[in-house]
Amino acid sequence: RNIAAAKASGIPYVIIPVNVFSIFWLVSFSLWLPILHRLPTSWTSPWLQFMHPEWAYLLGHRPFEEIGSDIFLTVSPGRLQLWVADADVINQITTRRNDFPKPLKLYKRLDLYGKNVVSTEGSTWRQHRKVTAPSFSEKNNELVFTESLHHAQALLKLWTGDSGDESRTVRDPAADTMRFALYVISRAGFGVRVLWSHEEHEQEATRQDEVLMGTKPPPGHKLSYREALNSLLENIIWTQVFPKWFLAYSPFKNHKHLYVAINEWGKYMEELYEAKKLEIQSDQKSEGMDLFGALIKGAGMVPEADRDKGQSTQKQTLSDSDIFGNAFVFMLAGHETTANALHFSLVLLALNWNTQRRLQEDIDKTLHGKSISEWDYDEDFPKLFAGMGAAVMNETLRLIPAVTAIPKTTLKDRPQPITLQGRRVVVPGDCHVSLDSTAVHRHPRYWPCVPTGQGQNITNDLDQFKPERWLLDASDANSVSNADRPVSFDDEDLRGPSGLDTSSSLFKPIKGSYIPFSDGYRSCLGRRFSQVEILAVLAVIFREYSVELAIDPFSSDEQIDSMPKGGAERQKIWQKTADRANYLLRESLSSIITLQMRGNQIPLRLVKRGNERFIFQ
Ligand code: HEM
Repeated sequence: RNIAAAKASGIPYVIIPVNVFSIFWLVSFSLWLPILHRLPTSWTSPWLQFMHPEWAYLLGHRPFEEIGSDIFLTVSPGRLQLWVADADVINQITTRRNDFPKPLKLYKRLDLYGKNVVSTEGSTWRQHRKVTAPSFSEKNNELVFTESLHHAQALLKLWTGDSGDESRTVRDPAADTMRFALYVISRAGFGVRVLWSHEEHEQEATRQDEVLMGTKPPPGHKLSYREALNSLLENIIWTQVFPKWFLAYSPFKNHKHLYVAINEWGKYMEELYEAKKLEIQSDQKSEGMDLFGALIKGAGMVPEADRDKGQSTQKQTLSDSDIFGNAFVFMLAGHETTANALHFSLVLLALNWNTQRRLQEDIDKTLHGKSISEWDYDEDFPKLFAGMGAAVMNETLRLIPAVTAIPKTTLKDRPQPITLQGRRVVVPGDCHVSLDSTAVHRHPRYWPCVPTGQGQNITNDLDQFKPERWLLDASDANSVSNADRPVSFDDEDLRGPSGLDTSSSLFKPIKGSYIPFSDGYRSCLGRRFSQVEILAVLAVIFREYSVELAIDPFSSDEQIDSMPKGGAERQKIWQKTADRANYLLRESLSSIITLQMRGNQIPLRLVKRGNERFIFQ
C-alpha cells in the first residue's frame, strides 16, 4: 500500500526493508548493519545508506544529489517518510501549519508536568503560543545577557582556576557547557541563581534579592534544587522510554532517583509559582522578569492595583498544569540546544586556529578592552551579532544543527499538493515529513562555497567549518533574508522573538535554506535567548583565552614543551588529536531529543592568549 501511495505521488522514492525509526530497529541496528554491509552492493544499493538512523547527519546533501531530487520518499512497511532539502518546499511546509502539523505522538512524553507549546497543535497550540511568546521579550534577553556573563566567568574559573592562569585539561566540555546553559536558564527562566560547586564559598558576596541555590536541600526537600535539576535533565531520556509511575518501581537506582528528582523539581516549581504569584499581585519586578514570571502574568494573573480597575474578572487562560508544562519545556528546550551549540563551537574553533584568531581580533575591536562589568546589552550585543562571533555560531548551527530532521506529518486521508521547482506533486496522506536541515544546510545551490577536489571527484567545502563564508558581501542582490520575506502570521501574537535569524550585515541565507531554529509558525521561541547567551559566553572566553585540543591521550605536557614551537613533531601530535576529534564529530553524534556527542569526549584546554602551543603556519 505504501509503495502504491509513493508511486502515485510523483515523488522519487526508495524502498527500505524496515522503518528505521521503529523501536526494534533503533535498539538493534548496530547488530544488523555490519551484516548488511557484507552483502553485494548490487543487492543493497541504494537503500542501505538509509538504514542508519543518523543517515541525515552522516550523509548531508549527498543522497539527494544521487537521487537527483531535493525531495524523496523512503518507503517501508511501517512508514512513508518524505525527506526535504528544497528551501522553497520547506517554506511551503512551515507556513501551512494545518496541512503539515507536528506528529504529536513523538512529543507526548514532553507532557511530564502538563501540556505545553511544544507538544500541542491546532487551537490548543495557538493558546499556548499566545501566552508564552510575549515572555521572550527584549527585557528578558537583557537578563539572559547579564546572567550569561556571570556564568561564563564562573565557567572560566572552573576551567582555569581562581587565578585564571592554570591550564587544566577539561575532560568533558560537553558536561560543563550543559551545566552552564542549565544555570543560565535557571535564572533567566525562573529567577533562581544556581551556585557552581566552586562558587559556594562566595555565596555571601552575591545580591540579596536573588533566590540562591547551592548543594544543601532546604527544609521540606529531599534534593537540592541543583541536584533535582541536574538529575532530571541528565536522565530525561528515561522519561521518554517509560511512564513516570514505572520509574518509582523500577529495579534500577537511577530510575528511582529520577522519579524523586521529577517530584522534587515539581515541588520547587510550585514554590516558585506561589512566590511569583505574590510578586505579580503586588506588581513587583514587572520589568525584566524571568520567563516563568512573565508566563504566569501572561496567563492572566492581575496585579493587585489593577484589580480595582475591574480587571480581576480576566480569566486565567492557561491552567496551573499548563503553566508547569510550559515551564518544563522552556527548561528542556532551552538548555541542551544552546549547550550543544556552545560545545561544538569550542571544539570547531580548537580545530581551526586561524578562525579563532579572527574571532579574537573581532571581539577586541568590538569591546575595546572594556571590563566585563561594563558590557551593555543594548550597545554591545548588536555588534557581537553582526561580527565574527555570530559567524561562528551560525556556522556551527549550519553544520551541527540541534534537530537534524524537523518532524511534520500529513494527516490520514489528507494528501497535500506541493510545488517542487514549478512542478505539482502530492505528498501522500499519513506521511511523516522530515525537514532535513543537514542536507539543506549543505546544499551548494544555497550557500557560498569553494569547489574542492579534481575531475570526477570535484566537490565543495560545505562539509567544512568556515565561518568566514558568513562574512561575504551582505548586499548580495541574490540573497533574500528571512526578514525580507516574513511569514504572514494570521495573528501577530504568535510570532515570537523579535529580531532576525541572522544579522543583516552577514550573509543572508535564502528563506527555508537555514533552519536550525525551524521556521514559520512553529519556529523556536528561544532563538534570540540562545543567540544572546552563546555570543556573551564566546566573548567572555575569547577576549582573554584561546581554546586548544588537549593532547593528553597522545603526549604529556613535558614532551610537548621539549619539542620546538611550530615544529613538525608538535604538529604530528596535534594532527593525531585533530584526527580523533574529527572522527568523533562525524561518527559519535546521535539524536535523542537533540543531536549530541554520546559516549565520547573531546577534551579541551584553555590557555591565556599568547601562550598557545599549537599554532602552525
Ligand atoms: C541554539 C539553541 C536552540 C536551537 C538550535 C533550537 C531549535 C529549535 C527547533 C529546531 C525548534 C522546532 C522543534 C520542532 O518543531 O519540534 C524549536 C522550538 C522551540 N524552542 Fe528552541 N532552540 C534553541 C534554544 C531554545 C531556547 C533557549 C528556548 C527557551 C528558553 C527554546 C524554546 C523553544 C520552544 C518553546 C519551541 C516550541 C515553539 C512552538 O512550537 O511554537 N529554544 N527550537
